[in-house]
Amino acid sequence: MTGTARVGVLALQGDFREHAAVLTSLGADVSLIRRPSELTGIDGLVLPGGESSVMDKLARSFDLAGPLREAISAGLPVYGTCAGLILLADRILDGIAGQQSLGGLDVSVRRNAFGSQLDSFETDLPIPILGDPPVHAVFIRAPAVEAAGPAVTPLASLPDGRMVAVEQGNLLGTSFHPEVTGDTRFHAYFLDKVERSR
Ligand SMILES: NC(=O)CC[C@H](N)C(=O)O
Repeated sequence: MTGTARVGVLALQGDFREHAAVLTSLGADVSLIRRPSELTGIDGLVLPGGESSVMDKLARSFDLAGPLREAISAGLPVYGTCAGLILLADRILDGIAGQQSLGGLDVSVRRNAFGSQLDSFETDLPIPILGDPPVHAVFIRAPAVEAAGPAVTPLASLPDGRMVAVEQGNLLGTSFHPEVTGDTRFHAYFLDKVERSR
């Protein structure tokens, strides 16, 4: 297909503006998604960081959760960061009462996985698919992937073995926030996935 890739950013809550700015800087045609009709015609979707339980409630009350699930299972490329990764997880550990996810990624994700040890931290993560240098990863009340099914490829793990970047088919998720560091490699990797699926 020709033309610029059209990438939606879920804009119910959280740091959607930062994602929109990075994607725009990489040449994508970005639109903010708040209602089901806005999903029509997009080639990819980003689920931002923020608070997953709030995004879950808003997505359900705006009748977006069903259409988002359908788009994910139809193969739309989706990249979730932090709260967005929680939304993509098939299983949430330590969710609030009644919290639902959209699902799609065959993983168990623990919310606020570093909470009792440290709330937020930064570290340099080697990520082989992105090459050198390591990615400077910013974790903010971040989740971690504690278990993953066979279709999931871990892209990065912490020294304790917990996964913090994963990929499964059309889906990509990171516990951390590449949209706040100026390192655009994760978004470029995602846009490549989007281009390949058009
Ligand atoms: N920076 C973030 O996205 C934090 C995620 C948040 N702790 C949640 O549960 O959704």
